Parts: sequence; structure tokens; C-alpha cells
Amino acid sequence: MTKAIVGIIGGSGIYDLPGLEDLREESVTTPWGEPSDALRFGRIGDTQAVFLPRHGRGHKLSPSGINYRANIHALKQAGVTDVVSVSACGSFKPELAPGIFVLVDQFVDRTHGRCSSFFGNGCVAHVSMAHPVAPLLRERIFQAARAENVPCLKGGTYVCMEGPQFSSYAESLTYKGLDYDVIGMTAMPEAKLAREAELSYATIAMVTDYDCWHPDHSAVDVASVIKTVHENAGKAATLLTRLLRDFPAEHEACPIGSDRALDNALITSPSARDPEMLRKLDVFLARMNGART
Ligand SMILES: CSC[C@H]1O[C@H](OP(=O)(O)O)[C@H](O)[C@@H]1O
Ligand SMILES: Nc1ncnc2[nH]cnc12
Repeated sequence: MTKAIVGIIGGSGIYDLPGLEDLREESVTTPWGEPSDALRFGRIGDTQAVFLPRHGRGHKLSPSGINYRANIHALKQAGVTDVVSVSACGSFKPELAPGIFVLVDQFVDRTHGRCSSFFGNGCVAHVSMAHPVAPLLRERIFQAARAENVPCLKGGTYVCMEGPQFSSYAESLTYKGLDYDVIGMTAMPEAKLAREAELSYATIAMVTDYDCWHPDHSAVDVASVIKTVHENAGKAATLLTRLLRDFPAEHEACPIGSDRALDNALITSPSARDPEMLRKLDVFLARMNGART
């Protein structure tokens, strides 16, 4: 049996998780460098959790400057099985008003220049991103939201832009026209790396604004995003607390294989693999090498 440990990645305005018991902080390092901050280990009920603020405390890291590989590696190294990411997002739909939480199921990656894979020369792998969100995890988040009366919708497409500037009016209309639901700057490559790390991953997109397309709302700015996050941080904490309290002790096998994503992904023949690369990938390859089930 693999014990379930839930990793929570807090986004803009969410720099800690209130209510974590037996709190312990640990600064860790990874073969990819330093994660955004020290990991905060704790538990809610019987569920172990590891919290990481994506931008670091004090929001010192820009979306393009976050070391996503170090963040995901650090969580994997800590024994995390499931990752819940919280992200402030702009909305492209009138009905997705600020304050609503959207459990997206698709991502469009418009970032560039970010390190978006653990693999590469010396050990090549191609994981599937057809269904980037783990459905059982997403359903558990949805049920936790329902139980706590947190306004939450299932399904939607998150387009991840490079930033740090917000979109132009023309870009905003284009994404809206493409029927995307929300926009942010951080879910990619986080979701891709979580998949390579065989972590079940789901995003709570917290709608904070209407970007800049809406005729009745002024264009997004940082102040309006943070104001809405602060107004809704309590709901996020309530939802996450409920999720953790009700979480099963044993990791549930992901029906779409998020937790076995490397089974059919590695293409470099064992004899051609670079030993130095393999050392960096050790924590991900351990399951297939028989160290984990
Ligand atoms: C503070 S506005 C832009 C900023 O907010 C979102 O962050 P996160 O996804 O970490 O909640 C967005 O992606 C930008 O990084
Ligand atoms: N409109 C927006 N565009 C990109 N990232 C965001 N984060 C919050 N609102 C956003």
C-alpha cells in the first residue's frame, strides 16, 4: 500500500495553509535547484500534507522565474502522491464570476522558455497529457467544496500565458473566442512536470477577475486580484481542510494512470541512458525499478 500524502501548492495570495497541525518546516534542495520556499509539513485529521507557496513567502518569484522542476521534485521527494494547486485566474465567461472556484480539466500551454520536462538528452520520455487532471482527485475536491458550500464548478480550460504582463484586449478576445474558460500564468509547466513525476494533479482555479474583455468591468490589475483572493482565501482554506480531513489513507490508483505515467513513456534504451541523468531522475524511476509499488 502507498500512503496518501497531499501536496498543496498555494498561488498568489495563498502563502500558507491555516490549520495544519504538527507543523514542521524543512528547507530542501533538489537536483534541479531550490524550490520556491521551505516545505511545510503537517497534517489535518489523519492526512499528511505538504504545503509549498509557489511564489515563495512575500511573493518574490515571478511566474517565469519559478523553478517548477524543483517544486515538483521536492514534493515527490517528500512522498507526496497527490498535488492540489491553487491558482488565481482571470475569467472568459460571464457566469464564471470572481469568487467562483473552477476545477479545470484541460490546459493550453502558451508559455515559452520555461524548463518544462525532467527528461531530455540521455533519458528521453514522452508522457501523455491528453487528460492532465486526475479525475478522482478532482472529484474529491468537488465533494469537499459541496460539503462546505463553496461555489465550485467542474470542468473548464485554463490557458497558461507567459506573463508577467496581463493580456492585451485582442488576446483576451481571442482566448474568449476559442472558448477557453480561465487564464493564469503558472499551471504550465507545473501540470506537465507533475505528470512526469507520476503525481495525481488537480487545479483549483480561483476566479479573481474578468481579464480585460468584459465591457462592464475594468481591466485586471494586481490590486483587484489580491483583493478577491483575500476575500476568498477563507473559502479556499475551508475547502482544503475538508478535502484533507476526508482524504483516504491509502493512495487511490488514478483511473487515467497519472501515477503510472512513465510505464509507456521512456524511449531511450537502458544501455543508452546517461548515468548522471538517471541519478537526477532517481526519485521518479524508483517505482519502475522496483523500489515503490
Ligand atoms: C497577482 S496577479 C498574476 C499572478 O496571479 C496568478 O498566480 P498563481 O497562478 O500563482 O495564483 C497568475 O498566474 C500570476 O502569477
Ligand atoms: N487575468 C489574468 N491573467 C493572467 N493571470 C491572472 N491571474 C489572475 N488573473 C489573471
